Amino acid sequence: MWCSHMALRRLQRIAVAPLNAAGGLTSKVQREMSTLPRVYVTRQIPPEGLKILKESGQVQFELWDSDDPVPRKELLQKVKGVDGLLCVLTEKIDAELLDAAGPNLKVLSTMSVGFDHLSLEELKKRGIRVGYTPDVLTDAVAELTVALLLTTSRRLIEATHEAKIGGWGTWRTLWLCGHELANSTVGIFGLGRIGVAIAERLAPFKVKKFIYTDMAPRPELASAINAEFVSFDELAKQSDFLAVCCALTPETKEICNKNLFSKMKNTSIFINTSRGGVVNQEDLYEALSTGQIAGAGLDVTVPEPLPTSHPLFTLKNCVILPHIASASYTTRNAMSSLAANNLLLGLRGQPMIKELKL
Ligand SMILES: O=C(O)C(=O)CO
Repeated sequence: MWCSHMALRRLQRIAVAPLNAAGGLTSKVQREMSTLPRVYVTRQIPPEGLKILKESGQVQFELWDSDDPVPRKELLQKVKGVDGLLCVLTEKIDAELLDAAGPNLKVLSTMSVGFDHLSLEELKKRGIRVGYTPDVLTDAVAELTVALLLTTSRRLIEATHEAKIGGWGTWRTLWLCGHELANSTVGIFGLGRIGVAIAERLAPFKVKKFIYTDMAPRPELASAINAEFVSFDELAKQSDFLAVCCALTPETKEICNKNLFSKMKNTSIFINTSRGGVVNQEDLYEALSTGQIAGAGLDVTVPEPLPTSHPLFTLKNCVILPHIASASYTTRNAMSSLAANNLLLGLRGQPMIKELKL
């Protein structure tokens, strides 16, 4: 199915391809284009990735040209017969979708580091290769996590609100007091690149100790931040700030529940920038509303968007962001470029820059 190097060079010139008398592409060029692999892109992606796809001359692609998700019914139609699919994290890639796509589908590229929206088993069964976008978003996510942690622990949302609504009276000794990082113990649940990057950024705030837990100790990563491996229970008990950085898997689903919260200090701050599914939100509400823990900062929830009527929105000690950890222009463009390049490499049968081992 893949075209020769010569054909490829010709196709890369399609932008300046000869036009027929009616101003359309000549039938030769049309024929060449129709032999190119077909790709469906499920969302408007940032310009750098789009440019790579357009200028590659290697694929004919259709794009769901919207900032909102493609309706499922439409998606099931659009993927019929495609060779490649570029998706974002809101698309559930499961057996139904893969069946709808059919046997041509060889490559899936997701513009995300998380892959809990993909049924890896179904992809593996069908021999579909999968690209994803780790590393390029580490800095942006770590930065936002620190911002969310400070916003939550120093009660910035409450403070700006009070200032705006006239709640700012005289300077008061304990008004709007929060918790500081200096001399604290910071716990990381799930130590990967992002956890390390968060700790690196927090260290200059004079954190006393970093601790972490994971499936197993990760000495190379931990040594970079001088973090001690502890049990899940110890993580809960010792952390003044607990940052969740793990992937959502069957093992981590709702692992942050009353068992965890009941062991935490009532001065502790809980931060989640991974996936909402790792938290039992009813238990978190209980822990926050009864003062079991001091506060929570969430960039991710279940569902997304979280309905405005959700009880968590009623709590002053819960800061909720709309899943923006990776939302910087640089990072989102880097994610879209990487997703586009993964897709093109996969379709050429070459190793992707970042490929999931299935
Ligand atoms: O890439 C991901 O998995 C995200 O959650 C985007 O921030």
